[in-house]
Amino acid sequence: MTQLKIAIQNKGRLYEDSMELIKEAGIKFSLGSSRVLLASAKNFPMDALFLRDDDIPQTVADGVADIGIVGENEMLEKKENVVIAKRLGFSKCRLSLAIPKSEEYAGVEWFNGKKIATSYPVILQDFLDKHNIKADIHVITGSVEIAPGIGLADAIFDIVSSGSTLVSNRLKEVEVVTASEAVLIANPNLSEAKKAVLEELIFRMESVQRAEGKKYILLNAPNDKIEEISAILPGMKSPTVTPLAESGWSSLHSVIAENDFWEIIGKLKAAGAQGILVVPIEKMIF
Ligand SMILES: Nc1ncnc2c1ncn2[C@@H]1O[C@H](COP(=O)(O)OP(=O)(O)OP(=O)(O)O)[C@@H](O)[C@H]1O
Ligand SMILES: O=P(O)(O)OC[C@H]1O[C@H](OP(=O)(O)OP(=O)(O)O)[C@H](O)[C@@H]1O
Ligand SMILES: [Mg+2]
Repeated sequence: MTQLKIAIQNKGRLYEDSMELIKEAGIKFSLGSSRVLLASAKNFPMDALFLRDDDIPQTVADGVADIGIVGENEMLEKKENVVIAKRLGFSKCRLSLAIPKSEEYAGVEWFNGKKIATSYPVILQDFLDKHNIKADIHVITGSVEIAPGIGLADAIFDIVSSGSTLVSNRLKEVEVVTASEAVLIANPNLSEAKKAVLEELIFRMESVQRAEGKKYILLNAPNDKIEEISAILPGMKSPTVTPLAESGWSSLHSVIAENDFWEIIGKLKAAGAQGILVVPIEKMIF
């Protein structure tokens, strides 16, 4: 059987969510307590390599791993020959330029002749070239946000999520250069056998992710209210309607988005629904 090799960040922000997604896809690794660098799945033709995220794009491009989970930012920075097999929707952030809060900012020209600290020189250089800006890029691998405060640079280009790191370093975000999320990348020349394993993996991941934020709802309704209540329930198709033992009443089943939950419940009660039950969904297969 062909083994698909997946590269996963060995520690750091992507590790937990990557392992969680794989686990929810029903793939089991016994990692034990010690830090392993390579592990084989017990019930799926897959081996995992645990690497620094910076090394993942090249490892996949070289074919040492077949696929990998990495931040889009890291993929864009490394410019390796890999393709996105699936966007994963976690570790969402953006790469932005930020300058000291006290500076006046009228536009990108501000950066002409300035020194910018970053861990993403390639993405930054592309942005500066596109805007005809000549600036000095100073590469540092961490704690980028403190660079202006200690006189190492005039500005920074780094990951922003909540913005609190910027605030605590008296910086303000002035240009959003690109958005990023975790992506499943793949070597573009996988064998047919490996492609088949990858497709099964993606199918499972999609079934898990489709169910996220969704709830299964069951309720009882008088028969003359079924139509009105069905219109409130935006189910996968139409709701399932089953007659109850008590005549004149039916049970309705459907799927709702968690975000719409309270609004929908209110409307359902007003329309005469009773015995409303809301239960979690583990996976959704279409
Ligand atoms: N604050 C954040 N919010 C959301 N996503 C983030 C945030 N910080 C980083 N990320 C995403 O998670 C990825 C991994 O971040 P992490 O900090 O673990 O890596 P790193 O700084 O490259 O680690 P290392 O120092 O080990 O190389 C980043 O490349 C980015 O895509
Ligand atoms: O906008 P915020 O929500 O503040 O997030 C942005 C910060 O998060 C990341 O650092 P991380 O927390 O991973 O620290 P590290 O890079 O020092 O590990 C990133 O390098 C930024 O510094
Ligand atoms: Mg970090």
